[in-house]
Amino acid sequence: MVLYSTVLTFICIPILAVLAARTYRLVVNYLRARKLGIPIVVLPFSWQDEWWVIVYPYLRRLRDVPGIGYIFLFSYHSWQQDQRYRAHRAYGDVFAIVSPNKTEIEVNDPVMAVELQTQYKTWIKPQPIYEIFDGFGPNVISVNGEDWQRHRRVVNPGFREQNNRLVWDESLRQARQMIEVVTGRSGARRTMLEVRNDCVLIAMHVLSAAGFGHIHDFDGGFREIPQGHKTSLAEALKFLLQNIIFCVVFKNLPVLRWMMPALSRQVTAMTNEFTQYMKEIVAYNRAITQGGGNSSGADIVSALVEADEAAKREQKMAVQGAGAKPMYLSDAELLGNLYLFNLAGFETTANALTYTIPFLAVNREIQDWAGEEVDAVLKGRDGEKLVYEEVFPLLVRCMAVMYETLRLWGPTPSLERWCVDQPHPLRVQGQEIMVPVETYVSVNLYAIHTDPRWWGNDSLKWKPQRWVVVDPATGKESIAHPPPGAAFLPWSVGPRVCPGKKFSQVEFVAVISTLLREYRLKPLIMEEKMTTEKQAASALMEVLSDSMNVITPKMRRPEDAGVVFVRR
Ligand code: HEM
Repeated sequence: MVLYSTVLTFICIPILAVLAARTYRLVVNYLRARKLGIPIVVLPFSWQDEWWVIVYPYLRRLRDVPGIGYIFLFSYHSWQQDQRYRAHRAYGDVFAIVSPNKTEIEVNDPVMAVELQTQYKTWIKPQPIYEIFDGFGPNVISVNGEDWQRHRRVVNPGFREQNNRLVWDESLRQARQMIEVVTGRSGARRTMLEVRNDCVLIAMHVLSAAGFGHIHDFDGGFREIPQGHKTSLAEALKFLLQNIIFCVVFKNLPVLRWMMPALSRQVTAMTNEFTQYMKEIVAYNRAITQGGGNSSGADIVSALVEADEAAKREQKMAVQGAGAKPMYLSDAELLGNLYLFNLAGFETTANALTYTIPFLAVNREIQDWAGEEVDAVLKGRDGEKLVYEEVFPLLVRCMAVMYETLRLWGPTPSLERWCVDQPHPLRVQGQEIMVPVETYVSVNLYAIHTDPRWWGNDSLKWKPQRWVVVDPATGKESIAHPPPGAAFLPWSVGPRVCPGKKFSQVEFVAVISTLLREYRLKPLIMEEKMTTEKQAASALMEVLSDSMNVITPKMRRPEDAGVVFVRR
């Protein structure tokens, strides 16, 4: 009896206390949200609960249960990916999601979306969300205010036209090698799992050359393990990205380390490997810069290390008052930025390529449409000597293909901001609401990019032609502006626009044009599951739609469909 009541005391009382605290917070948040005067969705838990993020994948199916399904739907951090503009049809262009955690205001308004991104001093990046990028140190994507200006000043010199030339040359080389390997070895048949791995490898190798000054061949290269390491950089990076959420929760909830000891050990081992790789790259570039030399010059890291050393010299020479803030990046910040470049620099473009391949395979007419331009531009040019400045600007249709994939499957379903000093007004579709401090304002990019009010009734259709306009006088094609009233923000806008925007465009266009020059794609008939090309095309589209989001969209069953490379 005594034992029973002791157990009851030690287990039930803490549970009841937590439940009471959560209920209290939920009520307080709800009463505050009511003052906003907008529709409210109430949830007992949300993606801000770290334990829920781990449990959620197992309960995902409950989203379809009538009556309570909405709780499971909106408690997932990238519900925007599944819902697109539909949730806003039900709740309006602005509505609040209230839980025991921070309140979120969801926005589907192109004008407000641009304003939230450009007014970067008022609407800043919320630290609790951006800390996911901070695993190796603060960096340009996660910091705000003067710190951000300091980071961006050092980072910007890396993204010059000189660097884009490097991206172009390496992307062409990697794409040629990939096609050679794929068509030679595997009978030109690739499941979407293999397609994703191929795209990741291309993007990693391009980043390695243009970002870090290390050139590898497609076959082997980045997957090799150099002396002094136990894992290849590719493996370490892949592991850290796949488990990024655990890197954060192990830090914030140490008890989980104890509950998952094997995973926790692996996270530590991979973190150490990656840190060692990055330190080696910085040391190499620093040795050259400090020795008075100029490292290879065009790659991002050598430009970044050079800019950082220059900032240090400038600071030494300037007459400094006591307590002057540094103008350069600390070693931890440098490492943090290198991690970010790895993350932002290959995952995003690899994803754009991966999601484009199935769309091309099921739309032969679009392959021919883009291929017609590739033929006209590359005719008579040696594939090994395509000059970036001459060729890239002419491949407008390939760029349109990228825009269209990013409109539907961009890396980030939403962009979050908040204000911290005082409440700020937000004007959405004629309605003004006063946003309290530390309330997330979430720009729903997937809604803004697909709402039929701006994009037409075929807004959910992949249709790259929508991005091309023809000059009636010259017949020259160029990239169209978004339709009236719409906004297209996959790279964000304003001072904090993605600095790698052109990098990713150049890489994407180089890879797709290389592919279309000699090949066409077809849906793969997997004999054990299907018999016709029509079924294979449906399987591809189903696999693509059944995606979740881990940093970027990921197909949940990529091995269930595929493509075939057919020589023209
Ligand atoms: C398809 C390709 C890409 C897309 C769609 C994309 C998208 C974005 C978006 C939406 C942001 C803003 C994030 C936010 O405000 O939270 C961003 C920021 C950033 N991206 Fe990209 N990105 C791409 C490729 C790249 C590449 C290739 C690099 C580097 C090699 C890169 C480096 C960065 C950096 C450093 C930032 C932080 C900028 C700042 O906060 O000042 N991105 N990107």
